[in-house]
Amino acid sequence: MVPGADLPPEPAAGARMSTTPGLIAARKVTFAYPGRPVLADVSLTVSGRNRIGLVGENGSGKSTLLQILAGRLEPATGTVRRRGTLTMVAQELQAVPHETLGDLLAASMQRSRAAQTRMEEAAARAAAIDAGEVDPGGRTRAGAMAEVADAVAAYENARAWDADRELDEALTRFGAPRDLGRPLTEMSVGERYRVHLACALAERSDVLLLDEPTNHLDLAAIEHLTARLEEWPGAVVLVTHDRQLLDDVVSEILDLDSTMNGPPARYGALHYADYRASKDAALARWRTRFRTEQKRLEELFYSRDSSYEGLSDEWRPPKGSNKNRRGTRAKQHVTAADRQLTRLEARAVSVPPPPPEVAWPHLGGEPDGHGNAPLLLLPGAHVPGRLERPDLMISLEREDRLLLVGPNGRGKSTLLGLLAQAGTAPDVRVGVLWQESRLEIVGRETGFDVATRVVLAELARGGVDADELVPIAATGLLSEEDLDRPVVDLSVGQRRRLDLALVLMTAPHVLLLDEPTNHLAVDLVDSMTGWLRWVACAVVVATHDRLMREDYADWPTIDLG
Ligand SMILES: Nc1ncnc2c1ncn2[C@@H]1O[C@H](COP(=O)(O)OP(=O)(O)OP(=O)(O)O)[C@@H](O)[C@H]1O
Repeated sequence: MVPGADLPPEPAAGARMSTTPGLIAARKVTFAYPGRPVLADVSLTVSGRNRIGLVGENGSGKSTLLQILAGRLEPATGTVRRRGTLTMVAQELQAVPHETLGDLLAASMQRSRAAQTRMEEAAARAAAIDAGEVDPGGRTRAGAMAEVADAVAAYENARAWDADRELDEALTRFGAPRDLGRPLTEMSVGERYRVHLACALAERSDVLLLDEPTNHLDLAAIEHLTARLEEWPGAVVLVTHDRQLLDDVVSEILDLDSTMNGPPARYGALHYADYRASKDAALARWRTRFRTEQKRLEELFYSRDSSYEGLSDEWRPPKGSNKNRRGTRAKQHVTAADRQLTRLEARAVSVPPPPPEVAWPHLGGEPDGHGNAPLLLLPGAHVPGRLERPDLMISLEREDRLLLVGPNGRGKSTLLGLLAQAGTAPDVRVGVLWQESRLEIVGRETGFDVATRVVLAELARGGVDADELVPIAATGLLSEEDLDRPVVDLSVGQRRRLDLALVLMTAPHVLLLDEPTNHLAVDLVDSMTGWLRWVACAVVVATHDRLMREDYADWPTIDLG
């Protein structure tokens, strides 16, 4: 990523593009959804073997920028130039009705098949010329051989000879479905994502744009993806909450969050920890500057008010006092107060307010009259066809911790489902963050509307007293402005934050979190990881997130592998 770097000249019309390196150059890109500015003046150049991580708060515009780079969205202002081949796997994938897995795989193999056909045809033409035939296109032998060389280079570049094996291996390693006749609409979100990701790797484009690629992968699959991205011959632009993936793969980070000076910040950090430290230091500086400025403003207001007070005192001097002196003093006060005001106005815009911090709630109350009984008790797990672990005995008390790990398909979510029902008394409140949202959104309901609906249902059920509720805006997971927007307009991560806020709102005694880091911004993941250590309720986390697992390596762990 080279800010402001000059691009090589565009290839002339009709020039061959198959062997040029992938390259995207976005200049001063601005974008807004109706009533919602998202990107302002963002510039980014992707070339060669760049490994760029895009990070930023949920809703900061990462997916939007990726779509613009891919040409799926047009910027309102600014330009995007693209060369070479490009593949993008979006965060949410819609399935076309009736499209089967076979259709998708065939489409993704099209480029390598075309490269093979082109090479075979070029070779056949050259052979015909060698055999003394007249070429119908009027090619000379040298021209035909040049075409062969180009076609072979394109074939090699796309590793077309290896595409089938590559696709097969990726499908296997990602645990993707293999039934070619199966419609994509009948697959789970995770299955569909894994298929698309496997296809993207097999396509071998010059530029790979990936939006949250690890969300639906287990540990073995993440390791395969990491290895493939490390050796990827082209460029990769990655939106991810997976801090270890950032650490392993990217060498540059573009953070779309606003900074004290306005524009997004670039970090050449080689390690996630370096980025974290730089950003935390920048945020701390921002907060300190803002506090100092606020204090100065207060002082200025105070002295301005004093000036005006002095002015009004002078304005009404006692009868018979010196009129000339009275006029001079009044003028001085007006001038001083005006000067203060000008300084105030100049300073008012100098330091924008820093982003708010999440206010994680203090959970961990006891259900009434519960005594010493555990909050949850699960003596053995038996769900035919999904989970057979009669040996498991899970008993959870206040402040207990439990980590669930194991490959996809081994029943982690099923076990969480059983735990959600395993409260030892009706007034044990169990809050569950499911891997995929189970919220049913009606029309253009806002976050506040949904929160009200959830609270009323809980109160009617008698599950929680009004004074125990955590006000949804107080968590800081979503701003009041975003809580007031239709949920359907929120970004995927903002919807995930809403899911989490709704869970916290009812002050659960037990928190069950299924892949809690998925879709969240890395800043929030870091802050949540710390909070889950100290919060006083019982916590169960099922996760493939490698850094989170490292952080909780001291927790009791159930491995379903
Ligand atoms: N169709 C839409 N209509 C209105 N606003 C939208 C629409 N799609 C996205 N937005 C808003 O644009 C902003 C940027 O969304 P985008 O999905 O690009 O963010 P993001 O950084 O990728 O978020 P996340 O980390 O949550 O995936 C968000 O505030 C979102 O609410």
